[in-house]
Amino acid sequence: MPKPSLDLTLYLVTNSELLPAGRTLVQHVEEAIRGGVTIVQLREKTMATRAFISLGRELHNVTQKYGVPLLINDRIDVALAVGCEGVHIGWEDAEYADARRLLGNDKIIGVSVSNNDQAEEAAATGCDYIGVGPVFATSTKPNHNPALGTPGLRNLLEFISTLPGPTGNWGLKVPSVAIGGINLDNVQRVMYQSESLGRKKSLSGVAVVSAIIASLTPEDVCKSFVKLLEYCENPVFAPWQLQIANASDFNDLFKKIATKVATKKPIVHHVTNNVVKNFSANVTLAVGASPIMSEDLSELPELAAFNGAMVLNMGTSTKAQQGFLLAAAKASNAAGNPVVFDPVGAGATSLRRESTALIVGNAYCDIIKGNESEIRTVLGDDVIQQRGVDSTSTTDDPLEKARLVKQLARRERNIIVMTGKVDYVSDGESTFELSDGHEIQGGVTGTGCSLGSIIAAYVSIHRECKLVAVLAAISAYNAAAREAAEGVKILGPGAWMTAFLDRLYELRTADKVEEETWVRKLGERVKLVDV
Ligand SMILES: Nc1ncnc2c1ncn2[C@@H]1O[C@H](COP(=O)(O)OP(=O)(O)OP(=O)(O)O)[C@@H](O)[C@H]1O
Ligand SMILES: Cc1ncsc1CCO
Repeated sequence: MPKPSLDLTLYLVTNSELLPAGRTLVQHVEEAIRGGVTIVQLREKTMATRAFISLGRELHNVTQKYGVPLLINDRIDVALAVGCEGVHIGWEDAEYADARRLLGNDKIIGVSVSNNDQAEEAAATGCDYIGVGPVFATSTKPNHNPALGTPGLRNLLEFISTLPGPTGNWGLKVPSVAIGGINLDNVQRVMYQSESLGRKKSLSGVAVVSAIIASLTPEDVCKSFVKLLEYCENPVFAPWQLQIANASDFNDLFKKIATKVATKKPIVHHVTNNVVKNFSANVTLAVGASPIMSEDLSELPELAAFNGAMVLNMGTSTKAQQGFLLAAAKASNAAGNPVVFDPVGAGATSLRRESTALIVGNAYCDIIKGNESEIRTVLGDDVIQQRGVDSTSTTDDPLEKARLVKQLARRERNIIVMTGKVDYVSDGESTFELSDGHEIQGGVTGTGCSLGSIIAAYVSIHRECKLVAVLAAISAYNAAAREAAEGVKILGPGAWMTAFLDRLYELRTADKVEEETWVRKLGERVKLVDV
């Protein structure tokens, strides 16, 4: 019999002790498979052998019905008795060579890897897949190796990708699944942020224990995992070149996106500062999206269920609201809704530095948008002392600015927007410079904050290439700003704001605009920077 094919996308590891009262493991696993689990590992650390084999047989009947492989944790004897598809072995379990000899070449054998030494040993075995972790600290394995975090996971995958193993490119090819504390609100962060820098190696999937086993609705939870994992198939480095027929002409694409926003009317949940709420709501409405401002914990899941996007702006947030900011980001992450994080004044005070680190370190922000001081602070530049919310720009060198956004985007595996006289945008691979705006924007409060609103609206309806959506949003926003400034009789902030909202409103019909207007030239000032 050939070795069963291996799909590690959603790997369920059981733990009967975590089952909700009144549920059997077999029933629970069957529901999880119906929800999308692609492989099951039966893990029973304390069960007597006879009961273990009996449970294994019962479970195997179910997994076979769905064509899903069943592996047994550690116990080669149990796997042989059950006749299932293989085993998973840890570092205190049997040796790989013994497992292979006993099971033969047709069975799947996976090995746990927590550090570089173990990776080297696993490579020497040439095992079929590796379970890499723990990514986060978890109560299901309290005495386990230290948590890697997503940067540690990425470094380990990077190292694994270089290991030749028995086939010369084993490390590059070996399927790998991340394990340890993975749940709905961190799965996207794990998938995106673990991709190794040279894009040499990315995860094949995630292994989940308690988020599925302890749930009362395993089928629904698994369906949510599958949806989030599908979103991750849209890479951060999406090939924007494929989106446009001619790489120097973004106009038509941007017009289409502007119209799509007005047609789809995505909900943009704002957790934003008290200064800009009204302006941001009006900007959101003007482009045809639907704003809602809400700062209550109990509303987060229901608002996230609208599948729009979130603007997370810490402009006036207090120490007491720090936990709420993180919960808001996590609720969006769990629903797969894009998060635009605006670390307003990040370099101004210690509270703001702390809030920034909390959010960036514990949630996935699809886009981080800020002025130069804010972006430098997110990068970890302690020397920055921002004066309030304004940028104390430190470089005039456009290439340095471009390098800064690229560096941060590569670290966070997301899209970075740095605003100013010229805006810089990077997905870590391609970096763009946009010089569309008008200087009056610098003199009106909230023009940076409400840029976050249009970015959120655009990204939520154009997830397939977030970079293009961000470029479209900035282009539309700044073109409307410039057009408004040039169109008013006496240019002052008051007249400009009204004209600006009107110009944004015009964008709703962008795809119908035929004549030579500013709307036809939305993408004209987007320039690719070579850094
Ligand atoms: N001097 C300028 N010339 C042209 N455009 C500008 C200028 N200053 C700012 N902008 C534009 O204004 C928008 C906001 O950028 P800015 O850097 O002022 O944000 P911010 O400091 O976060 O603002 P706020 O905190 O008031 O919301 C961007 O779209 C940017 O292109
Ligand atoms: C002025 C100000 N203070 C906190 S947030 C904010 C709005 C612009 O960032």
